[in-house]
Amino acid sequence: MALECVAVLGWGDSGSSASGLVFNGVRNSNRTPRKCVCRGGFSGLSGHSVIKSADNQNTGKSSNVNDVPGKLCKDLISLPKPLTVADFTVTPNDGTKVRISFKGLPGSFSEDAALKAYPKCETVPCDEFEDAFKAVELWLADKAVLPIENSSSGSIHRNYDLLLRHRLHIVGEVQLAANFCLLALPGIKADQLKRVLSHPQALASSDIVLTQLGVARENVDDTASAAQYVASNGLRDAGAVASARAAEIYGLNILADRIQDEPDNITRFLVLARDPIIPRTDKLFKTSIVFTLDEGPGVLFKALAVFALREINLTKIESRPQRKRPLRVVDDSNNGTAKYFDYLFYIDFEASMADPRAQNALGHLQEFATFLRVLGCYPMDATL
Ligand SMILES: O=C(O)C(=O)Cc1ccccc1
Repeated sequence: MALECVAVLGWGDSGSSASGLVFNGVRNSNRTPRKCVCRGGFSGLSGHSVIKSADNQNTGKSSNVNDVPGKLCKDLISLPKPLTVADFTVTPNDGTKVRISFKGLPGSFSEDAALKAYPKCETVPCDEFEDAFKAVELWLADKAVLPIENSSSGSIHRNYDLLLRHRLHIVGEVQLAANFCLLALPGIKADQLKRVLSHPQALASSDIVLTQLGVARENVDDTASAAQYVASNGLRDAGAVASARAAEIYGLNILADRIQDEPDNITRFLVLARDPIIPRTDKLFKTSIVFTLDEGPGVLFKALAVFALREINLTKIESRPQRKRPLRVVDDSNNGTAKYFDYLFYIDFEASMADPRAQNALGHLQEFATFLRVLGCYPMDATL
């Protein structure tokens, strides 16, 4: 099935021009949307997902003049209808028909985040973060929802690295207050548990309750995998820290609710898509960028000043070593040769790219940054 490029307004993702707009998008040339069959399955702890893609077969009953030789086809109702403006309207905000990939099994907090952003979406469970990126790139999903930072354990570095390696755009963010529950098989009491399984972050965030119980902790890929493992293996001595939704899906009982040490354990997720969204100024937007700088005193200070000078608030700064160029050799004739780590800087700031202040700040940064890419400009999530 051929795909052709058409105009959809957005930025170039090369970051070569902070204010330069490019046209980029994809439309299906024969009007038949490519059909993807996405099935979420799982087995054991690893949570295997099955994502299958198949070209759409035209299964609808179609008129065919060859069926009735020599006669005109009278079955006009089944003829394809011309496209109208209604065919081009954007998907409703509740996410009807939108497919969202995420890492984990059904019932995981990442799936909760996807459902918070798009309540009626179809979720596409994936084994790994990278699979969730690829599912969007391969048109098996429309968007991916991935955790990027947590209020108690900090940044999820893997996803910062994947954001750079892949070419998806950040089109939204979701803040989720995770409510950790202690789950076990029906009929099992908390004092019968010898071990508790969960995602490392959920176990660390529930330290007080788990210490009181005196149980061993076992890390698994995601909270829902823990619930699924306890349930499918009929483990009577093991519990899981997971969501109330996971309890329902896997048929477990909730022994204790809200077992997190901090009452508010917030995880911030990013929504990624193949195309950027058009930035606006009528509501609060955030912009995420990544850049590199030359070595030298005060270079980071200078980079941050481009925002401070324009009264643009920064909400996040993260640095990651450049994997492909980990060490920079600086030859100083007086002091010999020094080797430094080379860093990528990720910054989120509170301004829309439609705001001239943001355009000027990035134009300014581009004058001395050795690399600059806009990862996305998206509405801020102010809800919890
Ligand atoms: O394991 C899950 O359910 C996830 O989605 C990852 C996670 C774990 C704990 C808090 C938020 C997200």
